[in-house]
Amino acid sequence: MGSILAIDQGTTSTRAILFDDRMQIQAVAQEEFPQHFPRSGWVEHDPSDIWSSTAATCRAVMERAGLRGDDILAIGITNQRETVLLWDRDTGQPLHNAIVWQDRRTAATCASLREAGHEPMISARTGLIIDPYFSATKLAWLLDNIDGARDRARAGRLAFGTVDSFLIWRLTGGRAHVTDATNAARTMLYNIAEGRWDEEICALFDIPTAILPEVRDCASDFGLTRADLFGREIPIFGVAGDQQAATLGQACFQPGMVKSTYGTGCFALVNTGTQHLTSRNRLLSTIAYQLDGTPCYALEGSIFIAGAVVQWLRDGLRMIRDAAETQPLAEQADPHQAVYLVPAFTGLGAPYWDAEARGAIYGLTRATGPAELARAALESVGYQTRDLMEAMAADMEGLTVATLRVDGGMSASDWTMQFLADILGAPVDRPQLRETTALGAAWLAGMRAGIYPDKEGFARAWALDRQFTPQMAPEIRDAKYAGWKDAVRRTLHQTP
Ligand SMILES: Nc1ncnc2c1ncn2[C@@H]1O[C@H](COP(=O)(O)OP(=O)(O)O)[C@@H](O)[C@H]1O
Ligand SMILES: O=P(O)(O)OC[C@H](O)CO
Repeated sequence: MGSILAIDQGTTSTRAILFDDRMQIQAVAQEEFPQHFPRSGWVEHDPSDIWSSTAATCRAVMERAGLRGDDILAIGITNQRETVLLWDRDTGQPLHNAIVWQDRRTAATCASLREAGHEPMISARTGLIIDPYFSATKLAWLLDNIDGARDRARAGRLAFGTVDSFLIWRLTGGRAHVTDATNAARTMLYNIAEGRWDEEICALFDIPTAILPEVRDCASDFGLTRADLFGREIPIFGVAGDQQAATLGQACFQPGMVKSTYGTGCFALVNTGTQHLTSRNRLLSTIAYQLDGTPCYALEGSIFIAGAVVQWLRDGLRMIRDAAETQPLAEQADPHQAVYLVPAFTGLGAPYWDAEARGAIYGLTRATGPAELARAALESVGYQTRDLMEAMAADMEGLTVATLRVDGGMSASDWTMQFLADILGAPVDRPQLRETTALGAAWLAGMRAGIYPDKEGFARAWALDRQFTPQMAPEIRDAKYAGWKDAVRRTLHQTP
C-alpha cells in the first residue's frame, strides 16, 4: 500500500524512519552532526548540517529498505523545538547559524523583560514563562545583531522558522513557508488561546510579522517535496514538535494521560483536553496537538538534564564506558549512604527555572565511590520527574495521574524505571515501540494519507512492553524525597 517516512530532526542527530502500512518500523537511518559552542552558554547548529543530515538519512533509509520515492505515500516531520533559523526568501540562504533551544545568550534580555513586568501578559497568551529557552528573544537577537536584518525583515525579504519550517522550505524548494501549531506554541510569539501570532508580543520584540510562517494543523497539507530529491513529489502531511509527537506516539489522547520522554533531557506532558490551563506551579501550558482546527492543550514540565547526567559520568568523569554500566553499579551501591546529585549543569528547568544554579553533590563520605555516584545520577532523574508530577497534580485539581508512559533512550534502563515507579508511588508503563516520537509524526502523516487508523484505533494499537510497579515502603519514599528537596533547596541560586 505504501510506506510513511518520518523525519526526526533532534538536537544531536537526525533520524529517518520508514513505517509500513501497519505502522511497523521497516528501516532506520541516523546521522549525528556537530554542536557549536561559540561562547560559554551559547549553542548553535550549522543549518547546512541540519539540511544535509536530513537529506542523507532520508536517502539512506530508503536505500536500506529497498524503496523508491514511488513507494512513499507521505512524510511526517518532528523536530527539536524552539531552535531559531532566519533565511533569505530569494536565495534560501540562512543569515546565521541556527540558535539552539539550549542557548542562554538572551538571559539578560529575559531578566529585564521580567523586571519590566511583561511576564503575566506573555504567560497568559503564550502559556510560557519568560526564559531564553523559547524562540522569541533568540529571533530578536538575530534581528538586532545582523546588519540590516530588521530592515530586510520589514521589507518581507526574510523568513523565520523553527526547524520544521526550515526543513519544509528546503524540501519543497521554497514553495511553502509553514509550520504547525505545536511548533508555533514554543516561539513565545503565538497566542495559544486564540490560535494566532500575537501582534502585540511581536511588536514588543520588534519582530515584523512578515517573517512569520503560516500556522497549520498537525495533520495537514504542508507542501510537496521537490521532485529531484526522492524521484517524485511526496506530500508532507504531518508535523509536530518532538515532545508533542511523542505524546501522540504514546496515544495520550485523554485528559490526564501523561508521558515522559528520557533522552538528553526529560520532557513530561499531561493532556489537559480542550482546556487551556494556566499553571500556578511554573509548568508550561502548550498545545499537545491540533487536529481539524481544534487544539488539545497540555501542561509540560521540561528538565534539561536526564540522560545527559549519564553522559557526564561517561565522558566527564570517565567512570563508565557505556551508559548501561550504570545499572550494575547502582545495584551495588551502599543503601546506607544518602548521596544526592542535583544535575543543574545548565541551571534547573521546571518547576524551579533557575538559570544560574549549577550542579552539586551532597552526602559524600570517605566510603562513597562510583556505585553511589551512579545510583545518585539515576535517582536524580526519578526525583526530578516527581517534582514535575507534583506540580501537575497541584495544577489539575481532582485529576489523578493513573500511570506514567515512558520512552526515550534512558527508558531502556530497568533500574531507573523501577526507581521512578518507587519514588512516584505510581506505575510506570514502557511501550513495546519506543520510537514514539517518530511514530507520532508518522501517524499524523499516515492518518492524513488515509492508511492509518483514527485516534481511537491508534490508541488501541498501543502495546505494553513492561509495567514497573512501586515496591518501596511509603516512609522510605517520603524520607528519600525529602532529602532531594533539601538538596535542591541548597543548590538553588535564587529562593523559589
Ligand atoms: N541503559 C541506559 N542507562 C542509562 N541511560 C541510558 C541508557 N541508554 C541510554 N541512556 C541515556 O539516554 C540518552 C539517549 O537517549 P536518546 O533518546 O537517544 O536521546 P536524544 O534524542 O536526546 O539524543 C543518553 O543521554 C544516554 O546517556
Ligand atoms: O532534540 P531533543 O530530543 O533533545 O528535544 C529537544 C526539545 O524539543 C527541546 O524543547
